[in-house]
Amino acid sequence: MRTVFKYYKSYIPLIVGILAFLFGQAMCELALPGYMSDIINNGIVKGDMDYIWKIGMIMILVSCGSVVCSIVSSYLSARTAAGSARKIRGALFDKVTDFSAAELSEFSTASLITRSTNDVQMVQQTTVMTLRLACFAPIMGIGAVIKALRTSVSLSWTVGVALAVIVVIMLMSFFLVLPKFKVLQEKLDRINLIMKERLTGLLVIRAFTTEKTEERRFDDANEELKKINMFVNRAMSFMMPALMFVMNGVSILIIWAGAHLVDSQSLMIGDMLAYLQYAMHVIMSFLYITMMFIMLPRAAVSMQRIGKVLDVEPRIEDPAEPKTLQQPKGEICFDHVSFAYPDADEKTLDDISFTAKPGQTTAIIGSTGSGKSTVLNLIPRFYDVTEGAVKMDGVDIRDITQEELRERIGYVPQKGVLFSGTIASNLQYGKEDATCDEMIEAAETAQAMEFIKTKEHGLDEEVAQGGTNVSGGQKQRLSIARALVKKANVYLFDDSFSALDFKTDQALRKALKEKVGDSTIIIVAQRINTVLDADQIVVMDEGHMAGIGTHEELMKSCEVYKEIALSQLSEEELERGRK
Ligand SMILES: Nc1ncnc2c1ncn2[C@@H]1O[C@H](COP(=O)(O)OP(=O)(O)OP(=O)(O)O)[C@@H](O)[C@H]1O
Repeated sequence: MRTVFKYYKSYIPLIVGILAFLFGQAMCELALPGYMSDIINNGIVKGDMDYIWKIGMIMILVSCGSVVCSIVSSYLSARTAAGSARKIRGALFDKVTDFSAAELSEFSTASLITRSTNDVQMVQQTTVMTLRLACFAPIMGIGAVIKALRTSVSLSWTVGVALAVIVVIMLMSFFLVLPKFKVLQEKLDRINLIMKERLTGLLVIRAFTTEKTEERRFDDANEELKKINMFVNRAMSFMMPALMFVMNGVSILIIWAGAHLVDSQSLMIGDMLAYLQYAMHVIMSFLYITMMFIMLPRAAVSMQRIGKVLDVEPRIEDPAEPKTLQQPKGEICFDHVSFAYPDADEKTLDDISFTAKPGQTTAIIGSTGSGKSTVLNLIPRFYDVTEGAVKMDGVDIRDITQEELRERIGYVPQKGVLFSGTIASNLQYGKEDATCDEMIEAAETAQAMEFIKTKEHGLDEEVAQGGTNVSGGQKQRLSIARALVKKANVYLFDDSFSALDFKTDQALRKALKEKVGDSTIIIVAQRINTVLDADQIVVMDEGHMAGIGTHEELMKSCEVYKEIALSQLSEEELERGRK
């Protein structure tokens, strides 16, 4: 919670301003019943028109003052709430962008979206309400009590009765509804989760004709959300009429008791009406305060959910005194590296040691789940090693900043990810100021130019959200081009050629050798064809290194490699492939 409050610090001067205007508004509103009492007692009863005009004009001026104060304080409250909400949303976005894969897996994507939108919205609404009502109500309430007591002490029991009844109603709603608010936000998370899964997996759902099952899954969650919403709304809708009943009841009570006092000439009629208004102010203030007691816990739930994200300390941090790479070349060395995923019982990688040199291609091959992608993910520090060290040019990558490290790396993920925009804007993710020539060169190397040329707008062709309007192979080629635009020292290809046909795969590797041959290239692959020409091949088997060497060396010395090779190609094909 404290984490969220700090985003209000810069709004303290505005909040002081809001309090000043609210005080002005309360003073104006509290003055009005007094003037009304004067008009009745000294003007209407005595038939003094001049007096009525004079006090009437003062009342108009005081009312205008109240309106001005109310408008200014509302404007300032809205500004404070919207501004702080913008800051909180920004902080959430920045925080989540800094999350490593380990922290991302702690929260579901759907929950992170609900927290950044719905929860922030809740906090924003409550901020406005708190600034307007929670600050206004005590000033108004205390002022009205003082004025009411000054007007008539003998009627004060009526307000006492009303307040007691209101407290009972509010407490009942409080304990009934409050626990439901937390559940409400959780159900909203669930709805978002199902909705997101459904939308991203729409084609699979259709292909497996599981629309009905999915609809049922969504309906169940939707029904649960409806039930809680209905419960909360029902409790709330009972509360308002009950409170109106109390207010009307107390008005009758005051008029009834006041009439007796007026009859016995111990109270003037104007004072009775003024008292009625003060009593309404007291009750309304009390209502506002109790309403805040219901709203605040709900906002507190949202604040806690936001705070939980903001309080996460990223596991991957920059060193306090970072080293810099002098003349970086991009040599990557795995020095007895072991790694276990957070919360996993067993190691995924065990004692991995190899060096990938600049100017050479290092391929990593192995069966699915053997740990190839995990090896690759340790290089840009998506995860940190559990034992041993990964070094770049002899420096432990944990001793340099993540920015400097990632600056040197061109990474192509297993699943081609594109962002909505144009082909050019996607390539510029690699280098913000990449020129048209640089983009074309990278696209040519990635064998993407031939299909870009077929597009009506070439590099300016629109890419839909998630790259749904390009094929899997085209997406992979654009992802490769994006990495190449960067002109990095190290290129990491995580099974990035799998969607390419053999001819394109071969042409791409040849172009890579020519264009970025000086860099360190590390390729994770499933296909033996992709790794045949590599300068060294690391063979992974259930998290261990089963062998390292060239294709020829491994065919002689590594059973696991030989098995993979022969399962994909015959001996003659392997021979031919080499030539
Ligand atoms: N985020 C994660 N949390 C926990 N375990 C994981 C995570 N990612 C992968 N693993 C596990 O680590 C092991 C190695 O996974 P990895 O993705 O590195 O294999 P891979 O050789 O690249 O497989 P593939 O060729 O199918 O992509 C697998 O058993 C996998 O279940």
